[in-house]
Amino acid sequence: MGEIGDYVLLNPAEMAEADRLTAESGVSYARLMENAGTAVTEAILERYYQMPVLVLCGPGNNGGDGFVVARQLKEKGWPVHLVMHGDRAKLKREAAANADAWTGRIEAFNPDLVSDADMVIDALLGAGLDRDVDGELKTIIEAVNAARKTVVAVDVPSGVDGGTGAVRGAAIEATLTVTFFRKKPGHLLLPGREKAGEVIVADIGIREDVLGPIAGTLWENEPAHWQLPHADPAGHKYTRGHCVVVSGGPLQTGASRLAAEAALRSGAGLVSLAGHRDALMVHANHVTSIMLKEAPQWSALEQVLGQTKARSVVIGPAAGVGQATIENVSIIMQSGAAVVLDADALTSFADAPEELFRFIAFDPSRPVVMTPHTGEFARLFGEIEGSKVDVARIAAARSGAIVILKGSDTVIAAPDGRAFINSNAPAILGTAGSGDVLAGIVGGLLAQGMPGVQAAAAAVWIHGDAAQRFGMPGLISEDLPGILPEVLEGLV
Ligand SMILES: NC(=O)C1=CN([C@@H]2O[C@H](COP(=O)(O)OP(=O)(O)OC[C@H]3O[C@@H](n4cnc5c(N)ncnc54)[C@H](O)[C@@H]3O)[C@@H](O)[C@H]2O)[C@@H](O)CC1
Ligand SMILES: Nc1ncnc2c1ncn2[C@@H]1O[C@H](COP(=O)(O)OP(=O)(O)O)[C@@H](O)[C@H]1O
Ligand SMILES: [K+]
Repeated sequence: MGEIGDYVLLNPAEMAEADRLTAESGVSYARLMENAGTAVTEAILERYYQMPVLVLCGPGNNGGDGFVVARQLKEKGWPVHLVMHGDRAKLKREAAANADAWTGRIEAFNPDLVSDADMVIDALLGAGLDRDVDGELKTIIEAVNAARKTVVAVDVPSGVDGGTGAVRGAAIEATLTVTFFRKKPGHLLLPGREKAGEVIVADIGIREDVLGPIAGTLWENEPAHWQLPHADPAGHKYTRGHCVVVSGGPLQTGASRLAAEAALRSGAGLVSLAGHRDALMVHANHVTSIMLKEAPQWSALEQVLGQTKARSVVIGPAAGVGQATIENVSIIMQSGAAVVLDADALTSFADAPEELFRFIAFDPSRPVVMTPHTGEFARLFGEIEGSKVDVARIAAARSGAIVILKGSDTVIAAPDGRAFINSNAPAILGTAGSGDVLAGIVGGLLAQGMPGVQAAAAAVWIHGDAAQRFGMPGLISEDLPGILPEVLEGLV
């Protein structure tokens, strides 16, 4: 397991600052570019045998890196063709110097060059992408993608915005991307993640201490960020916390049961399902260690929360959209317990999101975690401009809740601006009820007293790891709680 700082994600402006601070401390840009090119060359030599290669260089320093790679591969005896997009005479400083050091020809683009190569090095555009790709550049990118060669991208696949993961007009589909110092958000956010292929991070001599002044607040979600609660030998089920999950009606019990099972498997000392007697009768046919508490309406729920001394409450999975859920949320928010708001608990406030945000603000001392998918998110927050990280951060700040904005690139954002991008979830996790399991894991960790942001980030990672461990098609949500012990053991 690495250190937290290993997983910080730097946007292009932060990366430029890291370069600048390093240069200030005496490492020249020329040295950084040489190291960057060398890192790409080494990654290629470690993975591939010699083959005909086409290096595509763009008009900036990304192109400069490309000239370094071309020179080094040629020195190793590789057959190298090189195309430059843009005006050679306009290259600046280190990029111009590396173009001068290139002893081969600089050729005009022609699709045959792509067909004749087995590998393409994409050094067209990197962190300097500032507008949509069009014209010849777009033609080149489309020709490379259509040819389905091994493609190694320098820093980011050209056309992918390193800060947001957006594709600007067109983007290279890489087999391997070699980036420098730290990953960029665009390597993890869709659609950039799908364009990048395997991503490796190379050390090019940028000093670690430059991270201090940059003080990033965005990380890849990794176990280094959180500490799971451990069972105190002197503790007992009550010290490990009680999680109450609000049930749906008799024909909608499955979702809350999945959440309750996940909460118990995540280490909550006790878990209760609370709801109408009719619904509890259905649960009774399925659960053993989970308790059933009658709570037909908000006043009874208030009593249950008091009697159980609930330390966390999960509400939303098939809870029903409407006034009853709004009343239940209201009472839960005043109970002092940590809260997970999912699915119907979010949709119930679609017409009055400010009311929900007022409930959240009622007691800032207890964490509230909300787990919307994009549809639920839009109902509550409308359309927000920006990357998925921007959007989740704005929602967290506006609502006062920790927001888990789900998807294969789930983002976890806190009201104070800290955010994480999760990258370990396989596509098989997109199955009915898997979000209910996630809500339950968050609830189970909160019941054990884990701080809200940590519980949210850990739950998302654990959820993804469980699906990875299942590892094959056919995963259903019921499988997930049973895999949690294995995941948790791997984290101890
Ligand atoms: N800054 C540094 O110290 C280092 C930077 N390195 C490399 O430098 C790259 C960043 O270099 P630059 O800032 O020069 O940026 P780029 O090389 O990404 O490109 C900038 C140039 O591309 C043009 N451009 C931007 N979007 C375009 C579009 N859609 N269509 C056509 N042209 C477009 C810009 O006008 C500018 O001329 C990094 O990605 C990395 O590969 C490495 O050499 C390591 C050291
Ligand atoms: N393609 C995917 N890759 C990885 N994880 C996914 C993918 N699609 C969905 N998920 C995850 O599966 C879960 C689905 O939750 P949700 O949409 O609420 O479904 P449900 O309501 O059926 O439980 C979320 O945690 C989401 O991040
Ligand atoms: K590139």
